Amino acid sequence: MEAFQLLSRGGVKFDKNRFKPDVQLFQKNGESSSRDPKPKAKDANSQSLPTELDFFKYAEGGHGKRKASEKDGSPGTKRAKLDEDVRMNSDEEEETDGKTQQEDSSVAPQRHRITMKGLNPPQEAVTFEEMKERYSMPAQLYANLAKNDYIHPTGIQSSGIPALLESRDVAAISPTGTGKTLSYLLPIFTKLGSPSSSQQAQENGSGKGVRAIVIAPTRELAHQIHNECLKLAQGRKWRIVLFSKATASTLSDKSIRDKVDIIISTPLRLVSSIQEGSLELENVRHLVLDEADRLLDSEFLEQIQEITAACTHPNLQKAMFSATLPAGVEKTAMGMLQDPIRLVVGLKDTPLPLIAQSMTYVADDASKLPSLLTYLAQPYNPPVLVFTSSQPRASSLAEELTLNGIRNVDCLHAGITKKEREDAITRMRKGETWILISTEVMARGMDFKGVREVINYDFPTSVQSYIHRIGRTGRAGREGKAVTFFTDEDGPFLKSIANVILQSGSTVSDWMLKLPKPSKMKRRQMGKVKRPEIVNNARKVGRREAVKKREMITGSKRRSAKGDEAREAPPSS
Ligand SMILES: Nc1ncnc2c1ncn2[C@@H]1O[C@H](COP(=O)(O)OP(=O)(O)OP(=O)(O)O)[C@@H](O)[C@H]1O
Repeated sequence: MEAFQLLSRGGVKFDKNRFKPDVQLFQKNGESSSRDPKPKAKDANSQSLPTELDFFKYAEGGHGKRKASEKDGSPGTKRAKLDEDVRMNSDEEEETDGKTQQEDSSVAPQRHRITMKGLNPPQEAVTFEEMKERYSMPAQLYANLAKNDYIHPTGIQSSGIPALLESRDVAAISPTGTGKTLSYLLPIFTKLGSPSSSQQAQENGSGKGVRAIVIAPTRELAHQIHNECLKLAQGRKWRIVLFSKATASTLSDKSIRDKVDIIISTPLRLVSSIQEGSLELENVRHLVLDEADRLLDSEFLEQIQEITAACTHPNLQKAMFSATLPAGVEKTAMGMLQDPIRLVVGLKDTPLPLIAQSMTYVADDASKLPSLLTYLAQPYNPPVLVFTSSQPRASSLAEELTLNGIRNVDCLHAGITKKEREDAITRMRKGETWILISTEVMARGMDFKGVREVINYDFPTSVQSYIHRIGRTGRAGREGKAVTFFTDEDGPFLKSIANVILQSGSTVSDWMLKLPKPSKMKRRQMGKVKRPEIVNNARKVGRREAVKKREMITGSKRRSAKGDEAREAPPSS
């Protein structure tokens, strides 16, 4: 059966039995992904995935090369056409798999569908034990993997870790929630070997000053990566610093900063210290950009270039990781790497089929709040992450939901204090928050394992933004659900998102796919419509009236107080 028909007939189901080995990678001791008694995201039909959407078939030893609809015997032309649409839609200019594999001696590891480009690509390692043996991974580090429930490597880990351990520069693109963090942290710890304060490191010529740097676009993500580092560092005295105003000030003492092993930071913070002359990076041997496409966009590029220029060690290794890498940014990335290995897990710029995606028409902005309230009146799977397009809208929506009796609503965006942001994250991690309203700041990298549903209250600003936002669910092998509200104004951009949804195995209406493809210029306008700061206009009127009433009462009180004073005052005063 043709994949296109199969999908348009009412969706696909992620067949967990068939893909058991990969799903089990993420499940602790037989833990089921249906922990919650409430109903889960419902699959539209019980078909298994068509071949080309089947990332996990490689778990059964299949060949990694994608061929249109081999299994169901369809000609695959529409599928190929569709792939082409999606690639264009996401600024993708990837060569066909066939060409790639012939020309670049790519390897297709058996367990996952991975495309590897580059000269002499390293052999994948299917177990952590194999990595330990092949690359002399320190015993304590190896033990920490199991301690933290990292039993089997994921696809990106099987290929990415060997590439980094063989001292190659790497550009890696792997879907959200597939374990990219461990893919770059494990090689850093293995290569550094011992904390620089140790005798062993001194003997091995570790030099003075920080040896590895990981850069992330947001404070929250940097914090999360720091926590992952601490898991791997257990049992040894690594000095790992989450760079902040306070830690930067402590490190202004050279004798302290000379003993630091790893720094995790946002770009601006690091650049400030470099410019002040209070941080030297000439001993850095590992530089990682997490969410590389974000870090290489115009907002951060200059800062990244400044950091890179400061890392002057002759053996500097650079690695870039993300779930998305649009063609233009990829060119910049590749230009910064030397003799790189380029790794793509699954289809580039495509979410995992674990996320059941859908789009809901809500006519106009005013109709969104009632639609969300209707949605939340049905059983839903907390915690839910809701994305809005601006900070005031996030705050306003959180307020509205609370006023409408929805419990445990929280809000997180860059407009609140650092302490408020940290508290919101803690509440979310503890499971105290059922609905978290946020902005793009939470779209990338954040790993709340339990997020069951993502709602795009406001339309995403790009295909990449869509992929990262919905990627907050369906993590570590769990299922998730993503709903995107769209208004008439979002109409011109529907096709871009509809193609991504189709590509990853969820159902979309035929009419969406038949919409004209927006031009590149037009796509830049995606999600950037002007929206009111307050999500409930009626409340605005009510608020205005309340303020007016309050002012009238205050004025009248003031006047009567004046009258009283005049009456009480003696005639002579
Ligand atoms: N080998 C493994 N076995 C089990 N769980 C793992 C493994 N590797 C990573 N995980 C878990 O999977 C989750 C997702 O990992 P991570 O945050 O690194 O994903 P990611 O690919 O970086 O996602 P994003 O693109 O959203 O940043 C984490 O909770 C992590 O602990």
